[in-house]
Amino acid sequence: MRGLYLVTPNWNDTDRLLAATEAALRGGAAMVQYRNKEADDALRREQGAALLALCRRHRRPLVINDHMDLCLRLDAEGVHLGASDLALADARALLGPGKIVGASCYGDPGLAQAAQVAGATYVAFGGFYPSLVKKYDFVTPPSLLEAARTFLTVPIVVIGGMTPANAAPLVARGAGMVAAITAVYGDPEPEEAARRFAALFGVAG
Ligand SMILES: Cc1ncc(COP(=O)(O)OP(=O)(O)O)c(N)n1
Ligand SMILES: Cc1nc(C(=O)O)sc1CCOP(=O)(O)O
Ligand SMILES: [Mg+2]
Repeated sequence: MRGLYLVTPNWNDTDRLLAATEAALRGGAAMVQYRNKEADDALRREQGAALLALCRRHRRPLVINDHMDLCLRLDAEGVHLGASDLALADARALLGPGKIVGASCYGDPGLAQAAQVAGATYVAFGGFYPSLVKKYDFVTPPSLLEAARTFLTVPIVVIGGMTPANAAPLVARGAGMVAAITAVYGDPEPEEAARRFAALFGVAG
């Protein structure tokens, strides 16, 4: 668990979504999360299945945001859950030990500690930089990462307004993965955008 963690945008055009995701995988994205907060059930199934096939071709894990039912239906590699989603311990019990269960911890080390105990595979801290996708009413200081590393054994993901330039100091402070939407999908050349993130981890895409 190291490198660029690609999170999909709310795009309902599946061909466009697949083309940009494939480009980012060619650029070296290490893991993909299917997140579309606007899709209905049918579109979510269609896009989830298509992304899973794509990720399998590139031998990269696909994580499903929020929707445990879709994860189970597709037999995807795991789920990502936040504070208002299914409880982590329930997700771990449903998926078993081999699957990925990711946990949103915002800027809260206590949530990360609890997530680790509940069986999270990784913890995600957010709110570091302004995001076009999500507004938050807090700012997480980079120093949180050093503090969190003293008690966390699971990998740390950082998210929220990430660019290769502003993510670099967070990687230096212990982030194992950098999750991004806009910096990749909003770039006219997602392959090159992914490559710039991958370079932070010494990965050549
Ligand atoms: C890697 C990663 N980190 C955080 C989130 C946010 O999850 P959540 O707080 O449940 O909010 P939504 O994404 O569901 O709006 C994430 N999806 N991925
Ligand atoms: C989905 C999500 N969760 C966040 C958190 O802080 O928990 S920030 C975020 C949006 C990430 O998109 P972008 O890379 O475009 O800022
Ligand atoms: Mg969620």
